Amino acid sequence: MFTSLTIAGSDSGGGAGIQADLKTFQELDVFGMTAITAVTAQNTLGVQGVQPIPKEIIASQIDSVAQDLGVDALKTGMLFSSEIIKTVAEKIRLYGWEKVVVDPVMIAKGGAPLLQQEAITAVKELLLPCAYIVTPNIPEAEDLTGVTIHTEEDKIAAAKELIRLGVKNVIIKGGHGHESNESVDLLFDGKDTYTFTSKRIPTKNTHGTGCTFSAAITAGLAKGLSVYESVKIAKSFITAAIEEDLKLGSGHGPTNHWAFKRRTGVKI
Ligand SMILES: Nc1ncnc2c1ncn2[C@@H]1O[C@H](COP(=O)(O)OP(=O)(O)O)[C@@H](O)[C@H]1O
Ligand SMILES: Cc1ncc(COP(=O)(O)O)c(N)n1
Repeated sequence: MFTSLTIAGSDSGGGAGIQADLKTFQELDVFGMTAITAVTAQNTLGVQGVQPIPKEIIASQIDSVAQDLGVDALKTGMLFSSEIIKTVAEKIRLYGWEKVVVDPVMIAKGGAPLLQQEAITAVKELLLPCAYIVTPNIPEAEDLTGVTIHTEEDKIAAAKELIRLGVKNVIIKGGHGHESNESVDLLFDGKDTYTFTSKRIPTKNTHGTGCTFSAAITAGLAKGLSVYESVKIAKSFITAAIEEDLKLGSGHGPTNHWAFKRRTGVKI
């Protein structure tokens, strides 16, 4: 049995955060475990409340999982503050974990901040050097690098800057590139670039797409797949989940975590 840990925030609405990660791990036949960094009161209309968890309890959740169950791969999501980022980075280094996917969550789809503005420095200085893969969306890549992104060349320039900050592989996600009728995710491994393209699905139900995508990559890594293979499966997983959206709630609804397995019908 392969295991994955998600270190992220709870989304009461069930479409993003810890909840999206666990659903994705389960669908990809990986045993999911959690260290919760913050509790959000959230639904498809927005974020109604945020309560960060004390850093000692976050550290203790990570220790509990590490010292008994073992972690084949892990991802981080909403980390909220510099203090939490520091705690998480220290634990990643302590346990020598290498298959680490960092989803640098900053702002919820409805516009609510999920990372304090001053914590961006901690992401760059403490977290990115521990990352095997970082998965920013376009605004996050712009914030982390200062590069304004319009073209594929801009994405490559931003990816190179992230590699300079210590990351091994960068995926710049295309969900926010609204000017195109395709959603193109670009992977840069420090040497070569690869693109993963789907048609842009016309829907507002994209709550949790980034969480789901990075969790699917983490599940692939946990099973021993390469970065390329893990991203390829994650792209199919998220495309199916968006195409067969559940039409829940009246705002940005969740995606369908069952869709990929129902379609493929096979274990990977
Ligand atoms: N409308 C869409 N149609 C197809 N794929 C999408 C769409 N929106 C997002 N995606 C895909 O979902 C994943 C998450 O991307 P994105 O929405 O940019 O991340 P985030 O949730 O972090 O903002 C990527 O693989 C992206 O290509
Ligand atoms: C607890 C939590 N974590 C992350 C997100 C980001 O969601 P998205 O994947 O849509 O960017 C969220 N809305 N809530």
